[in-house]
Amino acid sequence: MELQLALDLVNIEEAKQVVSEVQEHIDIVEIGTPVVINEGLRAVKEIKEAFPSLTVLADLKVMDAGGYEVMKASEAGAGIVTILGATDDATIKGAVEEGKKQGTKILVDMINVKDIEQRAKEVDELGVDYICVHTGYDLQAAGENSFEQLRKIKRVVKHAKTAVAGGIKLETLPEVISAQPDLVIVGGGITGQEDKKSVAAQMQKLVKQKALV
Ligand SMILES: O=C(CO)[C@H](O)[C@H](O)COP(=O)(O)O
Repeated sequence: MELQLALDLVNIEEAKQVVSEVQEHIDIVEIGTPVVINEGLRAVKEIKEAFPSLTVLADLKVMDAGGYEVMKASEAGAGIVTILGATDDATIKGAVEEGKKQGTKILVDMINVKDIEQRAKEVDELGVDYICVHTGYDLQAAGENSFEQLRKIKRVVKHAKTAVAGGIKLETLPEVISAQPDLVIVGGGITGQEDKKSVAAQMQKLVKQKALV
């Protein structure tokens, strides 16, 4: 099980500062969608250059032109790129094909997919690397989370790794881990804390224990 730090509400310099504080406790650093919107793929490039041993995920949430977007993010240094599960199979196939050429993994974000079990089965057959259940900020504000969705996709996904994102905090991490995802994605649960390093270290410990129920 791996831990991914999501950086959403920072500029490039702030991102570097946060990553330097917690780098030894995370496996993957996500350049979040708002950062890419504000700073472009330069953010992916600069973080990869500054922290070459970390895998950088570009949270592009691709909805079209899968192959092209994966190519550009890979050139910037991304090791993982996100594609939306709600898009059509052609976009996901294009992303997977380009990902294979570039050595870049594809994470399908299932945000706002209605029949999550059915779509997870379909996406799994397209050869993606990760399938991620995700409660976005707007639904988090309405009190929702993705724990039940994670259990649902775990029942049907045969090939891809599973991931979970959306409002995960140190207190809720044990419940998340009990559903055994391969990847846990945490943004505000680390970046919103005073002592980010300590929280990331505690999360890493729980994630690496894995078998915790
Ligand atoms: O992709 C995102 C929002 O669309 C976030 O990166 C993801 O939800 C993780 O952040 P947080 O733990 O703060 O919810």
